Amino acid sequence: MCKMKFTKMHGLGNDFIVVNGFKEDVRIIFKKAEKICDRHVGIGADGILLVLPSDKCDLKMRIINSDGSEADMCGNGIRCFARYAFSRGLVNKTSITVETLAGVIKPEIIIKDDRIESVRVDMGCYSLQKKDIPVAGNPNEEAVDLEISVDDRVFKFTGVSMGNPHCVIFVDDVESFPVERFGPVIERHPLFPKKTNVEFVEFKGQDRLKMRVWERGAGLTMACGTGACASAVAAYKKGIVGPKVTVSLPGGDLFIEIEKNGRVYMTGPAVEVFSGYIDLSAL
Ligand SMILES: N[C@@H](CCC[C@H](N)C(=O)O)C(=O)O
Repeated sequence: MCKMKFTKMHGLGNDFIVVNGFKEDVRIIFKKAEKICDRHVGIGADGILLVLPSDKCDLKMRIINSDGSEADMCGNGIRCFARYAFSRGLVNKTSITVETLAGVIKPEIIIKDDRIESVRVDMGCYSLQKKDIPVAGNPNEEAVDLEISVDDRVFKFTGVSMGNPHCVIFVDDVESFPVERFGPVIERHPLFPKKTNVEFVEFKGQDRLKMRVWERGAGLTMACGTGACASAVAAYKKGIVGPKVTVSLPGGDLFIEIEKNGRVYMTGPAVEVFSGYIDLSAL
């Protein structure tokens, strides 16, 4: 028997298994991630968040997608991570620094009437440079308003790095758009050497976007925090929205702020659902 303690959390329905890496064996989790995330034979989740010690920050977060691949950053995940760390006493302050593969990310827990209301995250700066995303082609060009051919269709997209890769495509009606048909093909398109998350976005007004997402390594999810930031950045660059944007996702709303220097802030909820033990030797 190989028992592992976990906590199930979500941010707008984008759900995670949070594991305390101070206590659990991280190597087995990497090996069995796909099965742990499986909704039939495992706990079920879009990904796993590992809470780890860091030499340069308060804590370190590693993110494993439900297909077992490792991601550089996770917007909904970092809010859950911050809530978990604060409520378990792993940090004793509301503003924390977290080491990720995408650099240092700074979540701030917002407390109202003695309860955690939301988490506001300094997500660092976006990049539109092909080399940072990455997008194939001249590494020093911006990936703005490019074309991508998929089957018989040609879409205009903007590539954005929020530490992880995003391909943002504006559509007229996101509700009826076949995300499951085009998402997986674009995720693995040769234009994206490290694959990509794909956001389909509808303009709803100068401060509002509606978005559905196909995530790299996880497929259709109810929300994507870095994807919401990337969509707001792409729309801001197009000049169709201002620097403060509410992004509506199937799981709810995220509030995004973009500073002139390229720094992006994201605010939204983080919810703890339950904790339990899983026998990893059974997987
Ligand atoms: N759902 C996350 C993003 C998780 C990682 C992503 N699938 C990737 O591989 O980059 C978010 O809320 O940002």
